[in-house]
Amino acid sequence: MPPILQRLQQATKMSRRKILLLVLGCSTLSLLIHQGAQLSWYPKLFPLSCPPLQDSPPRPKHMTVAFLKTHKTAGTTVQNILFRFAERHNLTVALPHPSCEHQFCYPRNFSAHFVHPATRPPHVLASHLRFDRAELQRLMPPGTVYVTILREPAAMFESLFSYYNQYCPAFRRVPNSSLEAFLSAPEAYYRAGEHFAMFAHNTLAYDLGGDNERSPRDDAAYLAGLIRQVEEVFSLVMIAEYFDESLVLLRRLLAWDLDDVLYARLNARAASSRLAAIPAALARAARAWNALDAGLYDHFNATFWRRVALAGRACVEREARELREARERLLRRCFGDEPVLRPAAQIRTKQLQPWQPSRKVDIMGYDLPSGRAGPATEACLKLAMPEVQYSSYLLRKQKRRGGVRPRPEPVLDNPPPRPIRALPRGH
Ligand SMILES: Nc1ncnc2c1ncn2[C@@H]1O[C@H](COP(=O)(O)OS(=O)(=O)O)[C@@H](OP(=O)(O)O)[C@H]1O
Repeated sequence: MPPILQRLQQATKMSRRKILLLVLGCSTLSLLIHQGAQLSWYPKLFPLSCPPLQDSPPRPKHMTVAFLKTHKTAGTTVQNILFRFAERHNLTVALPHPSCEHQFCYPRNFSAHFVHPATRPPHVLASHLRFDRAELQRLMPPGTVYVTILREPAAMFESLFSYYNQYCPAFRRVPNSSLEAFLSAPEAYYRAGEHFAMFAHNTLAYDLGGDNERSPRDDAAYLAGLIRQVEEVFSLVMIAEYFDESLVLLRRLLAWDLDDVLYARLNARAASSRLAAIPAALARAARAWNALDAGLYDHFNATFWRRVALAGRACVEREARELREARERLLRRCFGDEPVLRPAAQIRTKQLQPWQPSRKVDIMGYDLPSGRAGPATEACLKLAMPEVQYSSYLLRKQKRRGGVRPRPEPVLDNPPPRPIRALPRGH
């Protein structure tokens, strides 16, 4: 034993074993202190890039956002978040000219001419359109942040097949409205170029401005090019399956508060209108038929998780949990102790009745408890307001703001909802 340790042993009357343990403990502690920055478990558990919410850097909130609302991807819920944010901050929302209905003349390529003049120049845009980079950049102010959302293609296709069953000719030709029948021989039912064909084939690629008839099997370079174009423009591609995590990334990107991204789930089908689970073979067939969408989804799902890792996974999960808790509190405050999604027939508040695409599909919504009035009610009403009513309300409000009668817009006397899309029933 070295003399210094012998002296220590005499002075403290410690056993040789205890002294060795003490030395070992001291050297481990010293190693941790000096090497701490290089130890990989510490930063992973407590990522330095993710300070607690109240310590977020005081960056001003970003006010100009263009959200490409893709179809059947939870886009209505994101749109509602953006509409409410715009109202709270007195921002202008680009809205379609009434001749385009509640979307920017989809499925035509977007043109700035589709935007109602009373809603220009806009800060926020969030209604359905087919993406056209140059036209959007002509409309939106410089510095606009572009965001979109994708959904797993098999789940998305099942939703499209059900929702647009009466409108999309390719779906209407299928006996017994059978998704299995369609996916077992899609070419037998599908005609490229006919009206609303894009709802039956690579809808994501179409909405993003791509050519939905291209196949990555024959032309891998086309998919790579489309991905590159999306990456050049969109600062964030959200993923519907990880909706709360997506909102955490969104609010961080825009320097918004967590409260700014609280939401009620909108445009959801009833359990009776959907497949409880998509069998694996059906999911494979849906992905094979929509191979371009599958390629887009797989790429952006991977980049999404890289973004989450960069922000610090534990941090994103913590914020997502806080968001879920705050959201549950808000839903209870607005819609009663047990807030439930209900079919339109059970919703008494006209402004909250969602549009129904056909008698075969039930789209659910929330209702306000009876006897509610006051400013909190208005906030709750907006939280659950379907796209059609909210777009009409905002258009009337913004027309008034720029026009002759600048009085507050009554939110509780909207006209009855009109169909959400300009879908000719006879087709
Ligand atoms: N928060 C959240 N998380 C996950 N999924 C959600 C969320 N909000 C809505 N949804 C589901 O999104 C589907 C509706 O999508 P959209 O609103 O984009 O449809 S539309 O194109 O505007 O008609 C619809 O899917 P289906 O029910 O499968 O049809 C909704 O249930």
